[in-house]
Amino acid sequence: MAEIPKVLSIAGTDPTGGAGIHADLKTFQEVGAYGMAVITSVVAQNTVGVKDVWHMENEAILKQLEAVLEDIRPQAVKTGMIALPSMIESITDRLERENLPIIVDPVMVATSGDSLMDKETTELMINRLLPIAEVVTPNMEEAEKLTGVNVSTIKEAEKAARLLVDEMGAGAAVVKGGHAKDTAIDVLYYKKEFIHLTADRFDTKHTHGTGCTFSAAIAANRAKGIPVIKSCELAKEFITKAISHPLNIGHGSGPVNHWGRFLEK
Ligand SMILES: Nc1ncnc2c1ncn2[C@@H]1O[C@H](COP(=O)(O)OP(=O)(O)O)[C@@H](O)[C@H]1O
Ligand SMILES: Cc1ncc(COP(=O)(O)O)c(N)n1
Repeated sequence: MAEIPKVLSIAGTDPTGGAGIHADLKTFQEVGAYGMAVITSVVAQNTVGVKDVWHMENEAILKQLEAVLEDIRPQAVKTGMIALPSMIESITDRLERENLPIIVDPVMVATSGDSLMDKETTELMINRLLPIAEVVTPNMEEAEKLTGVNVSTIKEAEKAARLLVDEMGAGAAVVKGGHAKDTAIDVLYYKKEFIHLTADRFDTKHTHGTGCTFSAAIAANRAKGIPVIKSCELAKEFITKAISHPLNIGHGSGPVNHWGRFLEK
């Protein structure tokens, strides 16, 4: 029997189920991989905003990670919210010992606009986590913070993506265009080539969890053994369907529909 695809998320929580670990697990399930999760921070948030955050101690994070790795080894890992420098250090130290595709979603701010990452953490993310990332998936603002390149056009997204890979050591970069005005084009740079992941742009405020869902879908596809470019293309199709069938729930920026691909428009 073929090996069951298994995928691990290392991220924060969202009790309303739209972003973070919760979005990741739903996505893993929908994409067809067995999902597992290590919690970095417990976040009291909803579709309107972040109310409070409790960070796990490094020991708690490492023991969760060890419990997974010694028992059910994933074929791919995704990281999301890692808020503190010490968390980046411990998680990277442990992951460096494994030979696994790591999809890094450099979560810095929630869709609501609230910050989810300490400033110094960005430096460490650049120095420690990026070099072991197989794919890094910043949105335009995160790409700017990571590379220093102003990102508002496709050409600028290409410049940032190239820097993330050629200079900063990631295997591939997808600079997501979800915050652009009229388009939803994500720029993938891999093995010296640019690929534009294009889709219709939907005029909706319900985009809570789009970045989490997209990177989780890439990780689940990688766990299934699908190559990098195809994994990103399939993830783009998945997130587009999840956005195009809104659930219309929540008082703010509502969650995407993780079973959207089963619904006919
Ligand atoms: N309104 C939209 N219409 C279509 N696709 C979107 C829309 N908003 C976001 N996306 C897509 O969702 C994914 C996540 O992008 P983005 O929202 O930029 O990330 P983040 O949640 O990290 O800010 C990308 O593939 C992006 O193109
Ligand atoms: C715990 C956690 N992680 C990430 C996000 C960002 O979500 P988005 O996918 O909308 O950028 C979030 N709101 N909460």
